[in-house]
Amino acid sequence: MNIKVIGVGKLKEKYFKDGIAEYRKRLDKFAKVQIVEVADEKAPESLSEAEMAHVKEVEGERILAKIKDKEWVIALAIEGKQRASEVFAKELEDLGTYGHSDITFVIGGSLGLSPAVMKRADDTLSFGKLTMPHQLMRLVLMEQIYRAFMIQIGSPYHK
Ligand SMILES: C[S@@+](CC[C@H](N)C(=O)[O-])C[C@H]1O[C@@H](n2cnc3c(N)ncnc32)[C@H](O)[C@@H]1O
Repeated sequence: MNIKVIGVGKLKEKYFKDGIAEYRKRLDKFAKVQIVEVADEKAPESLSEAEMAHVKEVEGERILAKIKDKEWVIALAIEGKQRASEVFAKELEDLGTYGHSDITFVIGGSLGLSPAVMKRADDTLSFGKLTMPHQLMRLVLMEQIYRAFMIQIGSPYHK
């Protein structure tokens, strides 16, 4: 399985980088994982609705440029679909079984994902109503992908 995680902006903090590197290493046995960073659009503190939409649109175009037609896209969104880790694990397994071996997760920037990216998404994934910083979201997602593979093999990692 090929897993791509597209995020907006560069990871700055070492502790995020280290955490992601750890899960990437652990995932090596199960999937080829690629992390793709697209540039964030500078967004001053106070923006009008139209300016915010523009920022999301520009970032969205950068995200879409990194996605190939064959990829199954899962957009991370607060208002997206919540599921238990076990369900997520089964869905990932089923995707692989039924011909979707290129899975791409997309994480928005500080203002979220554009309508165009949401339209391209084949599915959504929500980690609940709490808003998480996009950098932390990347780490949490990596852990959940790793957990999904641990569930699939029946490892005691998942209790
Ligand atoms: C700081 S959040 C953006 C907040 C923005 N107001 C919104 O509603 O999307 C940055 C990105 O992290 C991801 N994210 C943050 N919290 C999330 C959650 N609870 N579930 C799923 N994705 C989340 C989403 O991809 C979001 O676009």
